[in-house]
This record gives sequence, C-alpha cells and structure tokens, in this order.
Amino acid sequence: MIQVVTPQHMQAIDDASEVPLDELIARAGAAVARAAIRQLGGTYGRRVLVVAGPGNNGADGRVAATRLRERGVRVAVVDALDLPERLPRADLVIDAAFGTGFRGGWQFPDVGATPVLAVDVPTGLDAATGVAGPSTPHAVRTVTFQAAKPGHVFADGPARCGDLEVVDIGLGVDRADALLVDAAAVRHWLPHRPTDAHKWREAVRIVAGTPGMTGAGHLATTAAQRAGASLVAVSSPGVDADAPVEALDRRVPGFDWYTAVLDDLHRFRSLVIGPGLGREEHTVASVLRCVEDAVVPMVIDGDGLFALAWNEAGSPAVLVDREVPTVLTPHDGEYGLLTGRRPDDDRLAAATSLADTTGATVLLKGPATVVATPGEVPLIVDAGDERLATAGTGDVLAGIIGALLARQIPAHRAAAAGAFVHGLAVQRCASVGVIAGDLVEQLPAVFTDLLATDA
Ligand SMILES: NC(=O)C1=CN([C@@H]2O[C@H](COP(=O)(O)OP(=O)(O)OC[C@H]3O[C@@H](n4cnc5c(N)ncnc54)[C@H](OP(=O)(O)O)[C@@H]3O)[C@@H](O)[C@H]2O)[C@@H](O)CC1
Ligand SMILES: Nc1ncnc2c1ncn2[C@@H]1O[C@H](COP(=O)(O)OP(=O)(O)O)[C@@H](O)[C@H]1O
Repeated sequence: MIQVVTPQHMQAIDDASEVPLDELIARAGAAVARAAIRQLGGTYGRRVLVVAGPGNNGADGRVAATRLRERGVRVAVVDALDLPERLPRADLVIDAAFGTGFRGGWQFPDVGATPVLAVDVPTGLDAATGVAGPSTPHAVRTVTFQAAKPGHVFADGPARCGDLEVVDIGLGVDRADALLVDAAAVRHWLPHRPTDAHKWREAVRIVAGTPGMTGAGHLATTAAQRAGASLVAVSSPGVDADAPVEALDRRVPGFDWYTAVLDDLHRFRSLVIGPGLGREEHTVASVLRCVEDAVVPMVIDGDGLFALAWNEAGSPAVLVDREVPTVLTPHDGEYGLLTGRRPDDDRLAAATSLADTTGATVLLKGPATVVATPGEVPLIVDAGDERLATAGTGDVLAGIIGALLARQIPAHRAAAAGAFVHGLAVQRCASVGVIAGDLVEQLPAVFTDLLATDA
C-alpha cells in the first residue's frame, strides 16, 4: 500500500533526515526529469518549459531542467516571480512554481492545451486537504516524493494531479499517517474457505428496510451473499422482507423487534443494521437495544446511525462498552448527526476523532473513503468513482462489510476491503445508468479477479 503522510509530518521527516537537502533536491529533480521524458515519449526535438519558484519546489524544477538538457531536451526555465509576457512554446510544462510552501495569491500562467507535469503538488493545491486554489493547473501527472500527501487523494486532488507517481528519495518514513488500499493488500486480507465449511460459518443477520422501503434490505442481503456470506437472514420490521429465494425472511414485528433479533443472534457471525429502517422513535429504541446487547460484530449504517445520534447520552456512550467490533458507515450528513458537525476538509482527522471517541471503526464515505479504528493506521480507499453516487449503493456497501466481518476479517480491514471491492464493482459497470443492484452482480467477478491476480 502507498504510504500517505501529511505535509507537516513530511517536513519533520525531512528535518530529521541525515541526507542533506541538496541531495534530496538532486534526487527529486532527477525523478521529475525521468517522468518528463516518459511523458514526452522521448527527448529528441522535444521542448520543455519549467516554471520555477523561489523555494525548494523551484529547486527541484531547476535540477530537472539541467537533467533534461543533458539528455538533449530543449529547456526554457522561467522565474515564477518574474514571468515573461509571452511564455516560450513547449511540448510539456513542468510546474515547479510552488509546492507545499505556497501561501496563495500567485496565479499559475495560462499554458493553453500544453500538458502540465507537476512537481510534488500542482501549484495552489493544498497538500493537506486537496482543496485547490483558483488557478491550480490540471496536471496530467504529478511526481511526489517518498509518500503521497492527503491532498493527492481528497477533494480536488485526484482531478488536479492526474496520474500520481510517488518516488523514493531515500527518506525513511517513521510511520505513515494513512495507507492507500490496493488490490494486493485486499487479496492478502481475504481468507480462504476451509474444506469443511458449512452454511452457518459465515452467516449474516440483517435488519434493514421498512414498509415501502424493503429494497434496502434486498440490496444489503444480496450484497452480503455475493460477498461471501454463507447464509443471510433478513428482517424488515413490520413487513415481509424482500428476500431473494436463497435468504431467510425472518418476519419481525414493527415494534420492539430487538427481542426477536437478539434471540438467536449468537448463531450469526455479524449483524448489519440500519439501511432504510426509518427514524421512528420505536425504531431508534430497538436499534439501541441491539447495539447494546448484540454479541456479534456489527455494521451500523443509514438510519441505524440516526438512532445512535438520537440517543440522549450520545453515540459514544452506547458504543464504548461494546466488546465486539462495530463498524459505523456515515456519509457527511450522518457524520454531522453523530458529532454535531460535518467533517471539515481534513477527512483523516474527522474519521479518526469519531473512531477515538466511540471506540468503533469509522468508515467515512466520500469520493475517497477513510477507514479509521483506534490503534490502527487509517486506510484510504479511492477505488470507486462518481457512478457510486446513486441511491442504494450504501446499502450494498453495508451488506458487503457484513459478509467480510462474518468471514472473520478484522473490522478495520473488513471495512476497507468492503469499500475497495465496492469501488472495483463500479469500475466494471456501464458508464451511465448504473444502479446499486448492478454492483451486486459484479461482486463475484470482482472477488474472482482479485484472487486470481498475482502480486
Ligand atoms: N521531503 C520532501 O517531500 C521533499 C520536498 N521537496 C520539495 O520542497 C518543496 C517545499 O519547498 P519549500 O518549503 O521551499 O516551499 P515552496 O512551495 O517551494 O515555496 C516556498 C517559497 O515560496 C515563497 N512563496 C510562497 N507562496 C508565495 C506567493 N504566493 N508569492 C510569492 N512567493 C511565495 C515562500 O516565501 P515566504 O512564504 O517564505 O515568504 C518561499 O520562499 C516541496 O513541495 C517539494 O517540491 C524536495 O526539494 C526535498 C524533499
Ligand atoms: N462522487 C463519488 N465518488 C465516489 N464514490 C462516491 C461518490 N459519492 C458517493 N460515493 C460512494 O457511494 C456510496 C453512497 O453511500 P450512501 O450515501 O450511504 O448511499 P445510500 O444511502 O443511498 O445507500 C458510498 O460508498 C460513497 O463512498
């Protein structure tokens, strides 16, 4: 997995390094030159314009210019603080104006359609949050050093950075602030089913859906099945669940259904509670009883999170005493309900603080999803895309995580692996018109491909 380090932490690593700054800049600049040649597809007859600022980012760019000249590239370097009226023509612009030391107020010049290669971060992109300034260029590629920064993966980062290349310049990273989840990690986390498996081994209990909203239970159930649950029992309180023929429809009353759910919960390996449950007071009461007394790992999603927030003592009070893992899956609105405040631009900190106060694993949804668990390095999943932003995809994610918990994957990894396969599923779907059920259909192939790949 790629390490993610905050700019502040990277500065401390830099300061503590025994490698002199000049040497780091030499290595960084050489890596930028190599990336530029790859981007240009060669050196002969190619022209490169380097926009170089007064700091170390500019120094990286000047070293790259020297290296490129040595390879026969025609290079012009312009001073970011003294730009000529007309920029020299070029096949590639290297943005070495400002990196992590940018403090706003400088405009990147208009380079038309010429592709931009950014050094460390495109100028104006906040490396801590990914929020772009008004003239931040859209780079085709960004070369960063030693570790990715949060700004590369959150907010405007992915769109402004283009392809991200992380280059080792010989700085030892003492600890990552987060890790970017990849296929190799998820493959490694997935357990093999033993030959003596039986249908109760990875059984998932789901409470989701209400009259008029039974689709939430259906989506969570089918997703759990397709993510490896060996048996799913689903209840939509007060109504027959919309259960596929392979699942058990456990009819429970509309009120005080917690007794029915808790009764034989010990037979299951996980409980998913909340999608489409509604926000009635009696529903809140039943959810809270389940959270307090459930003896198996839980995923609390959607209206289950509302129930936690509605509780007078606050969600931490209900959660901290749980002796088995809990995964909370809020989007920004649900995070706001739970904490009284929507997450700010520092999404790593937002997820981590909720995890710390509740003791739970928090999966903070978004274009890049963050998974935080007390005592664990946060995980970031950026496998999905905007096609996931349709009704019901969260229900699918909750079902997948429920299945992975039932497969005995620890909560931190189960949540991150769930978000990762959810993202891979949408990558296999059509470009337009994707609905949540499409993701479910892709899951067996996603798992098959993941397990088949060598790495
Ligand atoms: N470990 C690593 O990852 C390594 C990273 N490296 C590289 O170092 C980069 C960080 O370098 P850096 O700290 O020198 O900051 P950088 O962005 O070059 O600019 C600061 C200068 O610009 C000035 N300035 C700022 N804004 C301005 C404005 N609007 N208008 C005018 N001036 C402005 C600012 O002035 P001041 O604020 O001090 O007044 C200061 O002089 C990093 O992004 C990476 O490329 C490698 O070289 C080594 C290993
Ligand atoms: N723009 C986006 N890019 C990538 N993923 C997204 C985007 N918007 C939403 N998602 C993902 O889609 C899912 C939506 O979940 P949720 O909001 O709970 O949906 P619902 O409640 O309708 O089921 C989450 O996994 C989230 O991370």
